[in-house]
Amino acid sequence: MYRYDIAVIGTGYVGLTTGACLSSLGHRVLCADVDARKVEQLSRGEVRILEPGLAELVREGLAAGRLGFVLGAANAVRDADVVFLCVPTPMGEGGAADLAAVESVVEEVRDLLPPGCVLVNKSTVPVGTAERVAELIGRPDVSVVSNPEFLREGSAVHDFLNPDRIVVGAQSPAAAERVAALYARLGAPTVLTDAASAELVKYAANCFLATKLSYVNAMAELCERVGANIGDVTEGMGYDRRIGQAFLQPGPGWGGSCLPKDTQALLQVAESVGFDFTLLRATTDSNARQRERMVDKIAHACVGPHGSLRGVRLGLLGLTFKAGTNDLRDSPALAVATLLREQGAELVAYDPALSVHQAELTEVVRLLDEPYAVAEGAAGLVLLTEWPEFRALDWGRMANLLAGRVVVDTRNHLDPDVLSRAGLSWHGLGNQPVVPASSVRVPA
Ligand SMILES: NC(=O)c1ccc[n+]([C@@H]2O[C@H](COP(=O)([O-])OP(=O)(O)OC[C@H]3O[C@@H](n4cnc5c(N)ncnc54)[C@H](O)[C@@H]3O)[C@@H](O)[C@H]2O)c1
Ligand SMILES: O=c1ccn([C@@H]2O[C@H](COP(=O)(O)OP(=O)(O)O[C@H]3O[C@H](CO)[C@@H](O)[C@H](O)[C@H]3O)[C@@H](O)[C@H]2O)c(=O)[nH]1
Repeated sequence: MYRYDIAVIGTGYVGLTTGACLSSLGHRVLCADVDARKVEQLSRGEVRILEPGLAELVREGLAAGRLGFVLGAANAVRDADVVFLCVPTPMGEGGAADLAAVESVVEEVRDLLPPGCVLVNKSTVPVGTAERVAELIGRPDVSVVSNPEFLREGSAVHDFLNPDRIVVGAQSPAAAERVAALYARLGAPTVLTDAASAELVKYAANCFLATKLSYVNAMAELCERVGANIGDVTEGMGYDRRIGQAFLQPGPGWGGSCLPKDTQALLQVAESVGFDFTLLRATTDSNARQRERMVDKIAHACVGPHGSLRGVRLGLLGLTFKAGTNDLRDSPALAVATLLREQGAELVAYDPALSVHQAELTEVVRLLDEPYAVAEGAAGLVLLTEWPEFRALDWGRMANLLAGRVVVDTRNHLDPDVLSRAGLSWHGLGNQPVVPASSVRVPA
């Protein structure tokens, strides 16, 4: 296999994973970031994001001399055959993707790219960005390729090395094939297409996943009203291979650094061409309502239909946007906590991936360093993130510490029978509350 010299710009979830994995496949990779502290830490093999296997790959790459970190894109690209852009594309004004970081890197490296170099966009960007980047570069010898990334946080390395598919789009088929060749060893189905289609695949996939989740969350609400059980309904749906069992778990709303911004960005793309994407709008509206519905459910379970949350102490289990990550970006758990706080609840929380010193959270919750402390004196417990260790808690001990007898499980993650035996009532999603036989029935 030909060993490419690769530059990766941006060393976040996508860039660091791309750099470390490509180096593990035998390429020489130089990664750049604007964050000097991050570059220093990574150069010492210190990885601050929680991703299984990533720190090991970074250290292996550093030790083998196949992976390096430098400050600033300009210092990474001079010898590169292929340059990957992995910089943020956050939600900008009106919901559209903010391309400032992409454009600033392009400006920075435009005149430094070696002749014949391929510039690959891995960031999630709206249709037309490859064309715009090619114009900005203004060099016919440099090809621009769109190669969206589909990894999930918490399993980034696994997903990168075992992709369901590779999507590569470009005006020049030769440039697209050069990029596809980098992944040849992974043996994944590869879609070679034009740049606009490749760019749209990414949004189409994320927005479909978001729609699937909003549908499931709505179905869970319907289950509660008609007396059905969402677990059985989704299991029954999921055996249909056209639907599948994955991504059918109801929750407090979908979040994270991607689905919320990508749904908004696609709505903007649609609007810009005069297409009223009502289905996708319903998906995002339904997700906003889901967070409010969780607050109503929690209030109902903990203080009854007419009670106020003002001054009520609640213990929260989990704050990250899903289990397996320490990422808080657009976390539904944090959104629900914020709404509870706005209603005057006194919140304490435990999350295995967060440090009690996480300063950005102090306005909303007081972080404690173990789960039992969260139960102490609380009117109710609310599980917001599905960390496996919450299942293994000593629920008898939790029950003794709690002032109230209520657990609201917004992920259907806990075993209602275990809680029931501990004398706790369990309020899940898309089913009826499970109340211990001996206790007075709390309002449903
Ligand atoms: N996080 C995911 O799971 C995921 C998955 C697929 C695609 N994406 C997309 O990939 C892109 C990157 O996402 P991320 O989660 O890795 O972001 P991130 O915020 O974790 O990392 C981005 C990195 O880029 C650096 N950066 C910013 N401007 C720079 C510049 N001018 N030069 C060099 N470095 C710069 C930042 O300092 C940061 O380290 C986004 O478009 C995102 O939508 C993310
Ligand atoms: O059955 C499910 C599955 C997920 N979620 C929630 O949905 C959100 C997103 O989860 P997930 O997709 O696992 O997170 P990300 O790591 O943000 O990954 C998504 O966003 C990435 C960035 O674009 C894409 O690369 C991935 O393919 C896409 O799954 C989280 O709040 C989850 O808790 C549920 O509520 N129920």
